[in-house]
Amino acid sequence: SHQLMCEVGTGNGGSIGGISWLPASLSKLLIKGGTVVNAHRQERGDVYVEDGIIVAVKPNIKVGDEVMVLDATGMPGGIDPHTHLDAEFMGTVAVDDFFSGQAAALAGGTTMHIDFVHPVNGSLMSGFEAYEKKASKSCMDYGFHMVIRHWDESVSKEMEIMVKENGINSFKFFMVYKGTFMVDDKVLLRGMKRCKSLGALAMVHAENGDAVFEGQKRMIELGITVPEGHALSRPPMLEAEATMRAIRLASFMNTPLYVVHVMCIDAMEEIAKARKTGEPVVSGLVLDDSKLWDPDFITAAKQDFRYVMSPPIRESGHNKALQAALSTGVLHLVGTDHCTFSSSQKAFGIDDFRKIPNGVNGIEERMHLVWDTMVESSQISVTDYVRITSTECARIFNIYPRKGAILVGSDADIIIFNELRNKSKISSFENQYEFFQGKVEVTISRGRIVWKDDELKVAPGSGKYIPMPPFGFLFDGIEKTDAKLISSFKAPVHRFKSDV
Ligand SMILES: NC(=O)NCCC(=O)O
Ligand SMILES: [Zn+2]
Repeated sequence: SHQLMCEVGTGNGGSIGGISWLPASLSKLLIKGGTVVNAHRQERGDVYVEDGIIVAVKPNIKVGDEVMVLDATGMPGGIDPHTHLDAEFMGTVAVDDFFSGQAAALAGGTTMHIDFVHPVNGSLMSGFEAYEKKASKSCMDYGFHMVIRHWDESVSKEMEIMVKENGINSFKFFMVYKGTFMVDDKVLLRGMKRCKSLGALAMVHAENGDAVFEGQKRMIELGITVPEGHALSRPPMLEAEATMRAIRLASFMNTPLYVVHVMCIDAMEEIAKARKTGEPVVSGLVLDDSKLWDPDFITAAKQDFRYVMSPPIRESGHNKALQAALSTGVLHLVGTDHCTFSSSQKAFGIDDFRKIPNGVNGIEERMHLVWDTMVESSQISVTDYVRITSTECARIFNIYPRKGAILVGSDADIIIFNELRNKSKISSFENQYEFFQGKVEVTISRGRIVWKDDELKVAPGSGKYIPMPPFGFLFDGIEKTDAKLISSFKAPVHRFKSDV
């Protein structure tokens, strides 16, 4: 059992929007008597933390009385690579903001997330500033990806500023949401080329937007306005087509590619062939579309809307295949795409599924769901669990080993995992709560105990922006393969003019 021996508090607590917190414990901290679990190995040992940084990892560390001591096994806090907090989307704004969403994350053992900044009036800088404002109430560390929605010289210039001055090393392209976010292949190619030159990772939401638009029209013409029309209008083949196209285009440009929310076997198999990076999300790993077809209207009306995200949650079988792909390393890390709407927002689509704001939850549940689905079922080891929930994300986005590891010099983002407690009332994963096998008992962020005894111990504003430098490991060797490609052209052929 894990004992909390003593605690030192600072400052005052408070409450915002029904979420209350106690002061964070800021002091020297020793986690002792347990196992230290990292992606590269687990070992018996203690972890000693000062000023938020891990200063020693070894057995039998001795400390004085002033040090807070936790008797426990620790692993790195989770990093969620894919969230949409306070996001403006489909004519409304997601209900979880940078405080409520992060509070949920900390309660679930996630200590950092990466959110998506959208440009404002075409300007990346204005978008960045708007998100700085949204994130000013943060209580957890966070980074930003940037969405590219159109192409011109100023976007190209601002991408450079984002990378060199604003700590962004990834740009996302939506291949769907025709009329709002969607970009065509021309923009995608130019964006990929620019990403490559800046050492930034190109990311795609891969669905064929023109075909989805047609699929939606077809449903409406058939009189299918109900939520299952959402899934029927955008089948796996459209996700697979866009995934394949993005992969081929990235290979043509010889630049890395990260495919967000891989939801079906067909798309996963494209990634398997191509050795690009694939991110499943907990909804796709754990759920299936059965709720979308519930014959009971009340259940349907309540549940369906909650299950509406894009790409859609697929029929049973896809989830198991995605789990298998994760366990064999075909897919690499798990996100959530946390993008939550209230029941009344979801009800915008009561007469037309196209108006249901797309998105599901997961930021609080991710660590537990992955534990239960992958570790408890013996599909992966505990070290693999750390890799796919934390370390791989830190490596891909080039903040390892500051984040994603319990190593000397790393930020002390550590969780103590035991059995689950959950308080959410609305969730896509509702039916599973009482069956969770694990629980995040204590969450430590930069050396502070921020979640313990079901209490949040952080104030808004205490979260830190984590800049992410360009040219992460996915860029290793690219110049060589570029040079090899160019030399393989055997062109231009040096011809001479023959005498006539
Ligand atoms: N996925 C989804 O349905 N909502 C969030 C926006 C996006 O990632 O496409
Ligand atoms: Zn998406």
